[in-house]
Amino acid sequence: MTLRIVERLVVLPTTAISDATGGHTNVAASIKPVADHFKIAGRALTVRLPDGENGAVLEAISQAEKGDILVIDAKGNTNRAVAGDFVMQLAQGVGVQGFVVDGVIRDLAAARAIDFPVFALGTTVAAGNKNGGGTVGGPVSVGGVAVQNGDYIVGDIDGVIVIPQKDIQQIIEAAEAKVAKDEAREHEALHNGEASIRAYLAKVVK
Ligand SMILES: O=C([O-])CC(=O)C(=O)O
Repeated sequence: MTLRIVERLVVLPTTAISDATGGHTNVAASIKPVADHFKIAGRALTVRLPDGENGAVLEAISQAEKGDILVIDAKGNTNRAVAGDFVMQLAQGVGVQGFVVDGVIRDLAAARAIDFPVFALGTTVAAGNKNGGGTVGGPVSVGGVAVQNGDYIVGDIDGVIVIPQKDIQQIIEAAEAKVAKDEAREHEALHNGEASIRAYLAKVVK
């Protein structure tokens, strides 16, 4: 079931999903992919970190199921990295699909080199502190959006969206319908160069 949902989600443009959700659960645009081609679709494994700490990220990696996306609430801290290349390789090695971070990472070049999809506020040179604390699997907030463990996450160059578990079927169907509608509109307006563009504009411009 989850696999089928993820297969349908991953081929949908995030823009169509946003149209389907009404945009209410779009993560703030300041959380961006660290490489343009990064695309994620899967279930959230939530992590909440005390300010400047990152120990709970390892706890989450140890609990993750294949395909999980770690959604890491670092409360927007930009001074301490929640992960660097070592932690990212641990995550990738056990099948974690990517990270969405309300905070920063370090070793950006390595994240790109290992092709591990990270969406974050940016980078820093400083490691996270290792004093412990934090929670895995509880409610978090990233980019102004509440996320429950197990919610669906999609992300690409246009942004990141949270889809509550209970809404997933309905949102996928609405987004698929929007894609079909967009394709029909594009065909109608663009299939015959200027002639079809003018015919389309004449129809929609009052
Ligand atoms: O250990 C850390 O906190 C971050 C780090 O440098 C790495 O993952 O390579």
